[in-house]
Amino acid sequence: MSVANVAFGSIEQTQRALASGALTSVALVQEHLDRITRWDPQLHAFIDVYADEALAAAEGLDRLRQAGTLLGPLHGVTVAVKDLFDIQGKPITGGSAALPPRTSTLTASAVQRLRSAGAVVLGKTHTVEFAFGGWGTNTTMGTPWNPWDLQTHRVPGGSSSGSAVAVAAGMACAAIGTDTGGSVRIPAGLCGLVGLKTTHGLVSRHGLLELCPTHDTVGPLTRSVRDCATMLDVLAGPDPLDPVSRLAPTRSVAQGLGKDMKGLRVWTLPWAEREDVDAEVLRAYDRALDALAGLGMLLVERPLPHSLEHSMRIAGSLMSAEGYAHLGPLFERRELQFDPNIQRRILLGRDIGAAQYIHLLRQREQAKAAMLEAMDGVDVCVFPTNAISAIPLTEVDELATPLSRFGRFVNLLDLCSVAVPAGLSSAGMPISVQFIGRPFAEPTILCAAFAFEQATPWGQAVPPGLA
Ligand SMILES: NC(=O)CC[C@H](N)C(=O)O
Repeated sequence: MSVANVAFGSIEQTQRALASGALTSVALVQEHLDRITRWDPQLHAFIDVYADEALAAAEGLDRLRQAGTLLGPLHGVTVAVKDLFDIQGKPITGGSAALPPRTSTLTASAVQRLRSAGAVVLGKTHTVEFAFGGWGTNTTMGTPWNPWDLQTHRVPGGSSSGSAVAVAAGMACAAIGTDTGGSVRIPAGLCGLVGLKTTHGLVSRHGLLELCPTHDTVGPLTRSVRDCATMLDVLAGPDPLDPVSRLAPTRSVAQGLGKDMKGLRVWTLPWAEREDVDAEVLRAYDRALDALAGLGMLLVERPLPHSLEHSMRIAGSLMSAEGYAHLGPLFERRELQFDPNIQRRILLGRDIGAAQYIHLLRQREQAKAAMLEAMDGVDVCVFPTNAISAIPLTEVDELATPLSRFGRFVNLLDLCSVAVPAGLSSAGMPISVQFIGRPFAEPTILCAAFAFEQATPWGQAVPPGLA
């Protein structure tokens, strides 16, 4: 493995290099730490780096490997963790500068699972304040740079902004984030990565700062679909500490990849929903559909039972209502310094009363049932991930939510979805499509996404200037 390949290696490639003895975990960790030192002052992905602990863990993992013991599929690889997860003994901010950080007294189950599978946690990554936003902006803690443009500060997408930037810039092998209305898929899409929104309850949320508990999910950001499946195999599973934890698929998703996808029925974006989608995104999307047809998949177009706009509104209100329920008392303290955009979104929840909230939940149940019925006869939906590619920070309109358009409805309808690279814009910014499936259809969407990734060149792309 060359040096650039070490930094940008997939988990799969890294495991091969570690197994052959061409690479040690200590060398891998050192390489990522060096790159964090070199690039993070500009890119601003990490809020905290655990250099000494990571090196010590890597040393131990190398020794275990030499003795013939492997903890799991992540043995010796590096991961970054969104600063929304507790890690015992570490400060946690949730992307908020309003109060001094508290020190976590427990470790989130997801982080525990990564460690048990052999992962080395490099550090915590920046997030939108309490994860309530899709641009990736944070006026009090700073906004990470999208690594695909080193000249102009472009949005990374959010809210798992730092997690995406860390992986995309070759500063970690993989990362975890949370997706309540697109927050894993949006930054994965804007930064050229694979990002998975898991079915609610599939991955434990114990030890996670919540935003909207009926919609919050945990998911990986990776360089490849196979890595994503590997991370899912590690993360998924029932957890008595998460009350909504549900049964995971019993077989390995990673081992199921590579099936022939001929005949898979793909629901494509209805014409009515193409409005306001960037022309370059649509061109890449149509090319992606051609590639799927070339793989023998069957494209079907049908109207959505409810418009994406309808889902956006319900999901947005639920996020504000549930966010206000537990964050309201904090955000009402006007003497504290919040990101004003997040404060506005949270305080919208103050005026949503119990009757309206219950009505929203009912509308959600109706929309879920209608979507499942409408999916009869199709296996997956393939839609764009983001309506636009990454724009300069100076052009952001915080009142507009183009990045939530294709994000939120998936959470509202309790589906699962994986975002996969699908092209580059004329400015060289990544474009992405998402494969959406029924609840717990992760094996199906990842198989379809894997076939697409293998048939197209986009998964290989690395930000120029960073290699
Ligand atoms: N945490 C999230 O997923 C929220 C971000 C999302 N784009 C929204 O505001 O709808």
